[in-house]
Amino acid sequence: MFSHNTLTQKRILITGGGTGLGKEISRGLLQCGAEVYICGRRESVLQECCEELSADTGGKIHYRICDIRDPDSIEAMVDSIFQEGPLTGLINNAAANFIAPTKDLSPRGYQAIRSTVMDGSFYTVLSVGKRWIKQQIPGSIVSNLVTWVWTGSAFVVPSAMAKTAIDSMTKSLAVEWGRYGIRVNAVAPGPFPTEGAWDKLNPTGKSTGATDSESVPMRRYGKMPELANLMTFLQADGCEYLTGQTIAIDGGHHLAAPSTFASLADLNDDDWQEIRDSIKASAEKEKSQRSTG
Ligand SMILES: CCCCCCC/C=C/C(=O)SCCNC(=O)CCNC(=O)[C@H](O)C(C)(C)COP(=O)(O)OP(=O)(O)OC[C@H]1O[C@@H](n2cnc3c(N)ncnc32)[C@H](O)[C@@H]1OP(=O)(O)O
Ligand SMILES: NC(=O)C1=CN([C@@H]2O[C@H](COP(=O)(O)OP(=O)(O)OC[C@H]3O[C@@H](n4cnc5c(N)ncnc54)[C@H](OP(=O)(O)O)[C@@H]3O)[C@@H](O)[C@H]2O)C=CC1
Repeated sequence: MFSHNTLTQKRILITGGGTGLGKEISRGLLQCGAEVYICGRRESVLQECCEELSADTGGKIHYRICDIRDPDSIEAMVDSIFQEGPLTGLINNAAANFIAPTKDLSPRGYQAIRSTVMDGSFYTVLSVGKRWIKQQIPGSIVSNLVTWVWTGSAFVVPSAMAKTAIDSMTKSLAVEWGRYGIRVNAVAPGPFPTEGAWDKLNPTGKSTGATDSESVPMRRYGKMPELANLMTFLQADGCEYLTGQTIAIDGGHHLAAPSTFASLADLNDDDWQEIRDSIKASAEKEKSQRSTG
């Protein structure tokens, strides 16, 4: 979809880039010529990821150990990266989540998710953005959200709340930082199975629904290169006027709500003939009772 030099000269930080979607997004950016920084809390995971992706792509990838729940840890990471040269892009991807009845959540459980998703994303944006503004450098911020920013979701309430807060940050900062040439966008993926997410959202195989590909109109999960391509587009030059947007990439999943007729896609021609005949019979009966028209 893109040439190998679409992202040459780009230097992009992907939080949580050592696993899952972050790792596959890193792969896609490296294939297009970007220099990539990833971060997380597990050095062995980050090291292995860098070794694998640099061998697979021949690209330049580095890691930093960082806990994004801690603003000082973020500041130290961003400072050390800028000492090697300014970033051109940031992808807020690190997150925490688990399914649980909301009534059973402790304050620490809520805080674990909120402080990672909402505070961690905000502090990283602040740390990178203030350097861009000071050094008069344009940049592209993209946050990895979820379609719950439009629908909400039961049983993952802290995650839905925190992602929605970052959706609001996206719109707000696009306006505030537009004059500095800083674009602020987000993507909202549907289900893209990863070990990290499925262990927390479908731990026993019983929690279908959001993690079920049959409820996606395209009848399949997302493919990693599809998401990586969208991220590449949002980090590349050429559409700088695009800002303040959250773009769904979910095969139409969140639009196929039970409150719509999405499930009628399973009916066959005979079912539709039966429906048509039934509606026609009802209309004929009404017509026969009309006193006018
Ligand atoms: C439509 C699309 C479908 C798919 C959509 C997918 C959308 C989003 C997906 C994701 O974001 S997936 C990301 C998954 N990856 C991670 O979560 C990685 C990071 N995770 C973690 O660090 C841990 O899993 C953690 C539990 C979130 C936090 O770990 P930490 O070590 O900080 O905390 P703990 O001390 O273990 O626990 C803190 C607190 O939380 C309570 N808790 C933990 N698990 C549960 C649970 N399952 N149910 C209820 N409460 C839980 C735990 O008991 C602690 O509270 P206290 O007991 O101390 O009060
Ligand atoms: N998979 C899916 O279907 C969907 C995923 N998403 C979003 O995509 C993103 C990636 O999810 P996915 O790849 O599935 O899950 P993973 O669990 O694989 O990724 C989460 C990453 O975040 C890192 N992380 C978590 N907490 C912290 C922290 N405090 N500081 C630094 N890094 C941290 C983890 O590394 P470590 O533990 O080493 O710190 C890990 O690499 C998330 O934002 C998620 O909400 C959105 C919609 C659908």
